[in-house]
Amino acid sequence: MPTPHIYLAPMEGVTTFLYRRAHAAVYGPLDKYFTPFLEPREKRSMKTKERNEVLPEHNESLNVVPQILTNHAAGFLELAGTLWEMGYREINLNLGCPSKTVVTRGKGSGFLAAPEELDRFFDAVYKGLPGEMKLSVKTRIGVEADEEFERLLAIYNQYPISELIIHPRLQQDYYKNHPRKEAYRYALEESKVPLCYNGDLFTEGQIREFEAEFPKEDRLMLGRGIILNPGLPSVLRGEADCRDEKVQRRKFLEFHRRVVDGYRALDIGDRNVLFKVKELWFYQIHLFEHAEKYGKKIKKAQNLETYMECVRELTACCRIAPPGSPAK
Ligand SMILES: Cc1cc2nc3c(=O)[nH]c(=O)nc-3n(C[C@H](O)[C@H](O)[C@H](O)COP(=O)(O)O)c2cc1C
Repeated sequence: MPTPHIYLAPMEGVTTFLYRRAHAAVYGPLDKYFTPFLEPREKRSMKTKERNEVLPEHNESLNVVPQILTNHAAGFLELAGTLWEMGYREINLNLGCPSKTVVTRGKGSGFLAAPEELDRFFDAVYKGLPGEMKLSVKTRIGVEADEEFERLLAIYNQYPISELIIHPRLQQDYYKNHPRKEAYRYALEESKVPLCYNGDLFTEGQIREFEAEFPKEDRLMLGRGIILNPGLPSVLRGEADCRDEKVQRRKFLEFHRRVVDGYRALDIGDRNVLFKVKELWFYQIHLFEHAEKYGKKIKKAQNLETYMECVRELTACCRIAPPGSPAK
């Protein structure tokens, strides 16, 4: 099976520039990295957190695609212009975010409820996009019914969208239920835009099954699967040491150290660093066998020293689960 192109999904608060850099340094670069969403603001300037995501010196030698969340063409174009000047040649539109606060403002997957407005949005955006800027789209298949997707895909098909990343869930699914593979199959038949699949591929086994079901598919966006097991791309690429438990444990520790050091260097205070790195364990804990009690200790750690001690204990006592083992 040829190796698919692997993209890291945008995950607000998780796949930050520090995470992306640490991952690339230890596990090798992925084909593309999407930033967590940036929102255009009336006062123009980006929040520090957003600026950090796109500063060229924070993303050196990585193929990074900034993602934008909005339903206003003017704001989108203004931010696109800033990103163009920073050197970006692809941006991504978020039509997938299911969170209530975003959806009620008609953004993310909330924008899918207004197909006519969406059509007008693309029309205005393509009239004003700078130079050769590529625009890719990350979308859900609708708000409340599978049938909505036909109309949405017809809209996407009218524009020179560079890539359509489909997370085949409805907004109302949030992350529940299963991805609606039939909708993806429909897109494979009907889309004029090159496709990329995203959703619920957590293990090597699940990815191989997906590849058998969709043999022509060669682009995958992975989110929680990589956070859960940062070595997953190495397994998919068939790298020599990807099944060597000791090597993988060493790599994980190196990766983890880089993430912690990265956050510490931001000068945001130890409590904030602790909060950021603890969040990752919601997923990462499943990489290790019989790690529940160590996971609880990590969660309880009140300062960075105790936290680091708990992580050392966990990695000394628990083996990394073999690749392909079922995600919990
Ligand atoms: C904590 C979290 C934050 C996310 N933030 C974003 C985001 O900023 N932009 C976006 O398009 N999707 C976001 N997503 C959705 C992911 O990019 C991805 O579509 C979703 O996790 C499904 O892929 P997976 O099953 O491979 O994780 C987020 C998901 C999670 C769990």
